[in-house]
Amino acid sequence: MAMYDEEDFSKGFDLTLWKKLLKYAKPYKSWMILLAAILIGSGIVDAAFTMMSKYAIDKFIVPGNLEGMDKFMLYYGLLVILQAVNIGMLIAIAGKIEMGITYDIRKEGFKRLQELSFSYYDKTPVGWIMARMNSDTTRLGETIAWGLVDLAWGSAMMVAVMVSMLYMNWKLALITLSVVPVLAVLSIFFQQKILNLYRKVKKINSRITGAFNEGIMGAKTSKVLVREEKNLEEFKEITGQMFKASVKAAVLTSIYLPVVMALGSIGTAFVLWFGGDGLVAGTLTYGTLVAFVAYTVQFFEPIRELARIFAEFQSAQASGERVLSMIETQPDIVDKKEVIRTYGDVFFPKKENWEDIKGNIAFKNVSFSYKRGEKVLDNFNLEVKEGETIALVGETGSGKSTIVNLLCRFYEPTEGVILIDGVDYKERSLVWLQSNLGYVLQSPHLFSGTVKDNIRYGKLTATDEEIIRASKLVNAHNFIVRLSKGYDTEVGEGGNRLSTGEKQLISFARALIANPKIFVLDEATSSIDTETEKVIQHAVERVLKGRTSFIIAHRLSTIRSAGRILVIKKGKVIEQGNHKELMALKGYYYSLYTNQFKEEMGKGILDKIQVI
Ligand SMILES: Nc1ncnc2c1ncn2[C@@H]1O[C@H](COP(=O)(O)OP(=O)(O)OP(=O)(O)O)[C@@H](O)[C@H]1O
Repeated sequence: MAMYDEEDFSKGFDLTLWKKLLKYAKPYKSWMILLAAILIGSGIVDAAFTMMSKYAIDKFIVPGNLEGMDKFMLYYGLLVILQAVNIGMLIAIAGKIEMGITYDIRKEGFKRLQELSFSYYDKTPVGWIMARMNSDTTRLGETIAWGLVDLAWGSAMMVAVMVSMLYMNWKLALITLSVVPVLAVLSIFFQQKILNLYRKVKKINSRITGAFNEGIMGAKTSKVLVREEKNLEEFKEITGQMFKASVKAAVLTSIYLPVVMALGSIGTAFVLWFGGDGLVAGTLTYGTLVAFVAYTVQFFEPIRELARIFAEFQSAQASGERVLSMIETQPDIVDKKEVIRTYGDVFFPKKENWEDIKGNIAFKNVSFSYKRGEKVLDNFNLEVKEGETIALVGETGSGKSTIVNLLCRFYEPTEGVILIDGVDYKERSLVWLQSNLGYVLQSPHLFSGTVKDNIRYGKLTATDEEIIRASKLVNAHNFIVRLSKGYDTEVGEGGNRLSTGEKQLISFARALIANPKIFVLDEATSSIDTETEKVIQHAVERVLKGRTSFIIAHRLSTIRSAGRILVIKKGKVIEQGNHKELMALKGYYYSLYTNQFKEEMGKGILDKIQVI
């Protein structure tokens, strides 16, 4: 299981990063201000409750005089209602902000994922991306909304409690609060350690998500290779590391929390000790003593919470760093400024760069490498006339897909240029090229939805009649109408309810309806039965008509009618011509063809091969 390790991010508080993240809270600014006001109010009301208890003890309970108690109860009741309304509102508003921020970050992340070039997906495992889009965005939304709620509420409450304590009896207040610095030092010490462990857990968690992803995607292959045991072992190894780090964090938390509670109790003990003295000496009322005990508890609760909130913020900072690292990744392939117009953040190609494509293509001295220093194509040259069909053949890894990937501008040449109708394609927009391109992959991808939806992806404005016409043209209509709901049959995730041949026919219909000027077909390698092969062959001929086409051919028997066959070896064209010419050459193509024929038909039939 190949792993993609998380980058190690900074450990301190990163102000620049938070500034960027708080940008996501900006659309909710007025809600946040309202929220802050409610929170400060509710912190003050909390402190006021204790003050009222003190008043009730000193005024009514100790003297045993209940006069005015009814009025007091009324005020108390009103305060309870006010606090209930406060809490209801703050949950609703914070929930709204949380969901809004998560949604906005996901939306931006998804937009960027759509813009990123193929090279990004070469380097970044799907599991890593999924973790960024799911758990990290959720954590950010949660922390920005609820973390700020807790922070504002905790701070407001502590200030209100401290002011009330100092107001009631400043000496006793200072004695009680003397444990705070000790608590602060201990909190910083423990939280740093716990946070580092959680960082480690998070890092391992990403690897686990990746492993899950590989395990699920490759479930069939694992079974066939009887790799389940090995996979399980590797999985146990990484989950084991996560277990150890999590347990360590839990142990530290289990030491930290009782220490905080003990310090809180010491604070209460100080109140009882020194406050008790004051009570005996008559310098302190019962009410004040009770209020001090309650305030001590109220004061330490947010401190404990604040430590947790800071830990959450730091962990959210790590999530933020990862999400932003994804959102801020610049696509390798972008349109030049001169070729696009912008409306808001939507790009459109400029009109003057939107000429109709004729389909003349030229590769001029093109070199390309996926990894620096490893050239896959070296000084590759090719001229293709409009309407020509080019078949690319060659052994696996020879560079056939690379040539069409460059043509489709999924990657750009490292050196040299690709001209379309005489113009370097970098001088035109990506949309211009790609909306004129049809690409049918070896294992075509269908989206969840109906057969009809999938064909319509080729041209969103297509009518049902156009869809049926295109399907008939590529011979897909017959099998589609035999499906349980015909054109309205659901194809399942990735089209998994259909066979490969059926998926190819649908993708031919999808390509045909888009009417692309340039068409690329990566022929299926999997053996399709002869009947389907004939149907597909027929569909291919229909689709190719009138377009410049590239076929990556795996079964050489299917390209005998191609206008020009390019034989590729190690990124170079070593032979070219039509089938007849290449067979007559008795070179590399001849040996590839005869070998394949031998495999397909058996040795005895070889003698019958004639150069047509
Ligand atoms: N995304 C990638 N990152 C790095 N190297 C790659 C990538 N894709 C292909 N290669 C390498 O480039 C070379 C050419 O690959 P390419 O896919 O173009 O060959 P191909 O002729 O299409 O092979 P096949 O018939 O098996 O599809 C190979 O050595 C391959 O390992």
